[in-house]
Amino acid sequence: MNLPNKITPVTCAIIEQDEKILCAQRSEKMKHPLKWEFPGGKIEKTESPGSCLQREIKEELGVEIEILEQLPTSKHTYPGNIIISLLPFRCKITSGKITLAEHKQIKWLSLEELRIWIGWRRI
Ligand SMILES: Nc1nc2c([nH]c(=O)n2[C@H]2C[C@H](O)[C@@H](COP(=O)(O)OP(=O)(O)OP(=O)(O)O)O2)c(=O)[nH]1
Repeated sequence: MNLPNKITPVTCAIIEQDEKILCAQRSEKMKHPLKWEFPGGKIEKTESPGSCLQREIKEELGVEIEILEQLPTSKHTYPGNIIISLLPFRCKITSGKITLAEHKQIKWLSLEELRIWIGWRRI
């Protein structure tokens, strides 16, 4: 009998500042080491997507954010049939100074740089 796969909902922040977007590189110690991502994390049972994202960004980057807009959700399947549903939100930093608690480094990229970097022409 095939059981339905569990889908793990994950939020991520598209943080905008001075027409650039924050991208973060996962550290060697994290799962998916050295991969680049938009910071965020798994939604816990007791929280909404927005409060999850504010918590994760405070934990990971040490700043407070305001959520501006939710963007379309996408699904991705990792080896081992792990399915994540990624919920991106446009955000801006409202207070604090970025201090990396988990990531190896961050880069602020313009949309043009992001397009070239990921080789994706549709954004
Ligand atoms: N944060 C984030 N996660 C992403 C992105 N793209 C993507 O496939 N993922 C995946 C990687 C992980 O499998 C999952 C997020 O897991 P995580 O390890 O960052 O979440 P978490 O902080 O809640 O972790 P933990 O409780 O398991 O330690 O979503 C992205 O752009 N940002």
